[in-house]
Amino acid sequence: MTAVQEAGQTIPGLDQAPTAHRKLLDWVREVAELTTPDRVEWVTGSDEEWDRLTTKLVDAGTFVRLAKKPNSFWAASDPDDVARVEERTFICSHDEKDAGATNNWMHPGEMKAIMTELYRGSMRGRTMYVIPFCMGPLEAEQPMLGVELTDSEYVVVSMKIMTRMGTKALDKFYDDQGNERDFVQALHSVGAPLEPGQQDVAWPCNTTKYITHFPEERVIWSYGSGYGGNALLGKKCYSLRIASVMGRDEGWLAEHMLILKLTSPEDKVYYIAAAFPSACGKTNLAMLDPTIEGWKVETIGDDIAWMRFGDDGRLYAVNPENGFFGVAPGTDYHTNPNAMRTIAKGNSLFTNVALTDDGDIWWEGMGEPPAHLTSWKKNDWTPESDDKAAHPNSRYCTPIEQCETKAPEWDDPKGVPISAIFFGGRRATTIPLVTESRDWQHGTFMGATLSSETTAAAKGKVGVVRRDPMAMLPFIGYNAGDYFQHWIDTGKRADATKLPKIFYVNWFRRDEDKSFLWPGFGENSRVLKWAIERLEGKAAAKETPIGWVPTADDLDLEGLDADPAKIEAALKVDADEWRAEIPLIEEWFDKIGDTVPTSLRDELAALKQRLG
Ligand SMILES: Nc1nc2c(ncn2[C@@H]2O[C@H](COP(=O)(O)OP(=O)(O)OP(=O)(O)O)[C@@H](O)[C@H]2O)c(=O)[nH]1
Ligand SMILES: O=C([O-])CC(=O)C(=O)O
Ligand SMILES: [Mn+2]
Repeated sequence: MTAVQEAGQTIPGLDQAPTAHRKLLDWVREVAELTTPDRVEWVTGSDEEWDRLTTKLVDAGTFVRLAKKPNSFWAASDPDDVARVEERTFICSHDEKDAGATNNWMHPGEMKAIMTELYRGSMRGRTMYVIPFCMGPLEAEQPMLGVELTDSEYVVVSMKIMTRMGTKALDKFYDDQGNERDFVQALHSVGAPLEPGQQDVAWPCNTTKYITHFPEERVIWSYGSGYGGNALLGKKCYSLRIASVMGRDEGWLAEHMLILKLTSPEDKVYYIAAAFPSACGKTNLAMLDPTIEGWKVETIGDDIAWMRFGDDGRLYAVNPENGFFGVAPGTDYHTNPNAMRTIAKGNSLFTNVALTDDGDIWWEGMGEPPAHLTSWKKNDWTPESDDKAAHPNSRYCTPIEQCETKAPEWDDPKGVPISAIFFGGRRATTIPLVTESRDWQHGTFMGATLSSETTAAAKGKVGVVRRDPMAMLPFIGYNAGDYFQHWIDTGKRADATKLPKIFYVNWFRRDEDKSFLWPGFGENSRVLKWAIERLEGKAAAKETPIGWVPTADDLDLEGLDADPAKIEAALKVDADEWRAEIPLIEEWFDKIGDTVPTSLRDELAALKQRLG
């Protein structure tokens, strides 16, 4: 027995497991012996635990308790740990081709060798928390289980908001026959061991970062970051990258989509799923406050949808999450009153926003700033300061349960039947406000060629147009061409009349003076209404080379205070702009290579021909 193993046996807490689950116990021991934390703690998810850990985070300087919001905390991250790190995100399938051209790849053996050395002793001086969690309802026929091992208290309390976790999740680790259920192994370390007596920093992390997935084993290894999608491993890592591979293998879809419930003035109910890239409007649409009479929107989810066919042949969507991890800047009582009301109830975490002197939060877009703030960089800030007070990717983390507009069925294990799917991106030109696809294959082509300007949600340059298929570019856990084929196959498995109709939207088209042509936010309800009326065969549209597009007359614009010329411009299908788009799509398909389905190449050829 090696010295490390001997030390591991004495790690306090390791043997206090509240379960006999063999796979879990063996794995926890193995990781504890490798990472050598001072102690192991089995997370229960209790309120007492929340109070103890948030107090610990306040004492450590990671959190400031907010005087103005009950049970809520402000955190400022390391200035270099503020967003997902796509360059450092890997899909480690055995065959490089299975990761495809859109993912970083390394052989699993090679990656494990590198990361094992990084993990060796990486939790020294810290507590390793064992967080059992469940993505999606606990009452699901097949609860989607995971365990995150982490040395970050910030991760534990964030996971309490974002997932169903602790004892209630651990209870699901055996089925009704008493057999062990399998789970996704998610290992996380901030990579900042402490020597005896060493003072901790407020936001421990490491300049070396790896966000690694072993899709064939359903395993996630994350190292070096404490932030958002890098560290809360139930979110993008499990529910999108690993789940997309599960979905491919088992015949379902894991998508970067909000889910909303729309009720018409006649009380007819429709469920809509919408995929927009990070920081492109999912949370806002999911909580939309309609500006048109008699229509109501309720929220099911704001970021991720898992969709499977029900017995009736319709596609049902479930939100795997339990909270919102929303972009703070731009959120206020005018743009997203429901988010504001949700966070006002407290029980929320705020990361990289600004802190007011009286213990509240502030960010750009939230009205007049106070005369003095503490910025996300922990500097004094006044309205004269040049820097932003809040980081553009600063976030609120808040329970869905508190959202007044949550639909009562938001956590129904059956999910909700989807009538329409929207794909959308952030494009200053070319893409009209809304386009209806001709059929599923054409809609899949729209999704596969979706493009968007990059945002602050990922590290790197902002505002660069890139292809972001189905808003999943950073999240497809396998070959993107195979993923497109999976979408095509999904359509073929269903009765076409029961499939959701696919639309392509763009809230972000701009005028020459760079202002938005479409007012957006609550006014997007007008586009939802048109889409639903298309399903019902009630609204008109014009056939164009790119699909069915409404004229201004086809949209309900009653009471909209907007310049008609701008609305026209937002709806315009400009053949020249589209002709310029074709080579970019060709380049994109060529990049993915021979896995691009022939049917999508055919769609491209047909589009080219229609554009002349
Ligand atoms: N102009 C305009 N901006 C919008 C609209 N909807 C959202 N935004 C802005 O887009 C930014 C991101 O919006 P979110 O709804 O948080 O985006 P998201 O897709 O949920 O982002 P992630 O949580 O990163 O996946 C915010 O600054 C919003 O104010 C819209 O309809 N029009
Ligand atoms: O994953 C994150 O860090 C935040 C998020 O929702 C996104 O980037 O889409
Ligand atoms: Mn969001």
